[in-house]
Amino acid sequence: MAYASLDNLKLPDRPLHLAIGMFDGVHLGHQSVIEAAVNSAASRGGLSGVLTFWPHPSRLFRPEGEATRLFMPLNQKEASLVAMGVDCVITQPFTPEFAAITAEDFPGTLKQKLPTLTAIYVGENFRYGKGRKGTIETLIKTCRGLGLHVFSAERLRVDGEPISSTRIRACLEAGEMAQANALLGYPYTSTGRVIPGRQLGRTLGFPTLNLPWEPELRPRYGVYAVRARESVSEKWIPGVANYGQRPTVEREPAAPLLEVHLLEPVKWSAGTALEVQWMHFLRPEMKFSGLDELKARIAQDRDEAAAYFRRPSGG
Ligand SMILES: Cc1cc2nc3c(=O)[nH]c(=O)nc-3n(C[C@H](O)[C@H](O)[C@H](O)COP(=O)(O)O)c2cc1C
Ligand SMILES: Nc1ncnc2c1ncn2[C@@H]1O[C@H](COP(=O)(O)OP(=O)(O)OP(=O)(O)O)[C@@H](O)[C@H]1O
Repeated sequence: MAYASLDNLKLPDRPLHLAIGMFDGVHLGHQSVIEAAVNSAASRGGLSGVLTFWPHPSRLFRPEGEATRLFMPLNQKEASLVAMGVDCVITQPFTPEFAAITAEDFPGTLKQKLPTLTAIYVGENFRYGKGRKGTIETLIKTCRGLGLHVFSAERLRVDGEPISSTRIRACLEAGEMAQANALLGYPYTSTGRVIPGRQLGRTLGFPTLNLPWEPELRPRYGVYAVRARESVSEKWIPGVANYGQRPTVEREPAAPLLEVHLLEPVKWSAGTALEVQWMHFLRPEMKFSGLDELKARIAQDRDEAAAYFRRPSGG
C-alpha cells in the first residue's frame, strides 16, 4: 500500500513498526533499517511501514539549483520498498508546516496521526525536527514518554567510510558505477517504457531500445555495460548502452536517453516495459565527426561490453 500523506490514513489495526528517512536509493544502510522494521513486524504480528518525504527537505531551505538532487524517482523508491516486504509506504509532502514541527513535538505528532504506532526504526545518524535539532538520544527520550520503542541501526560502512546517498551521488556523477553498485547493494537500475527512436541505429547496424531516463541527479553521460529484461520476465540479457544527449546526431541539446543495444536478439520494441541494470562504465559520451566514426566506436564498445560479461565476475 502506498499513501500520499500522513493525514487521513486508515491503516489496518495492527501495531505499526515504522522506519523513517529519505531513503534515496534504498542503499545497504537504508536496507538494514528497513529490514529491522519488516522483520520485527513479521515476528510480532504487526504492520511494517516506511515514512519518507518528497521533495528533499533541502528544496525548502537552499536556493534554487543548490538543493539535493535525488537519484531515485519516487515511484521506483516505493516499488523497491514494497519489494522488500514493507506493508505500507507513506510519502509525506515536505511542506513548510511539516518542517516547522520541533524535535520535541515530532514523535507526539506521529503518534497522533498514526495511533497504532509502536516502534520507530532509524539509523544512528538520524536527525529530525525543526532545524534538524533532534538526535537519536532525544528521540529515545521523547519516545519513552509516549510508550514507543526506538530501534537505532549501526551506521554501515564500506571501505571504512559510511554508506550514504551523498556518497552514491558522487559515484554516479563520476561514472563510478561499480562502486555505486557496491554501496547500493544491487545494480543501479532504470525502469520505464521503450519509446520509438529515429531508426538511425538500425541503419548504423546497432538497433537500440530507447528509454527516457531523467532522475533529478543523472549518472555521468557515457557508455555502460548493462543488462536488461522485460519487467515481467526473469531473464537478463547483456547489452551495451549509451546514456546522454547524442551530440553526434542531435543539433540541439536533447533530452537524455538511455539507448540500449542488446548483445542477443530480442523481440522487444516501443511500448515494452524495460528494466535496465547499469553494471560498468566503459567511456564518456563523445561527439564524433561523422557516422562512420561513431559506428566504429560502437562496435568497439559492444566488444568491450561482451568481454565484461565474459569475465568470471561479470554479469
Ligand atoms: C554503445 C553506444 C554508444 C554510443 N555512443 C555515442 C557517443 O559517444 N556519442 C553520440 O553522439 N552518440 C552515441 N550513441 C548514440 C547514437 O548516436 C544513437 O544510438 C544513434 O543515433 C541511433 O539513434 P536512434 O535510436 O534514434 O535510431 C551511442 C549508441 C550506442 C548504442
Ligand atoms: N550507512 C547507514 N547505516 C545505517 N543506517 C543508515 C545509514 N545511512 C542512513 N541510515 C539511516 O537511514 C535513514 C534514512 O537516511 P537518509 O536517507 O537521510 O540517509 P543518507 O543515506 O545518509 O542520506 P544523505 O547522504 O542524503 O544525507 C535514517 O534513519 C538514517 O539514519
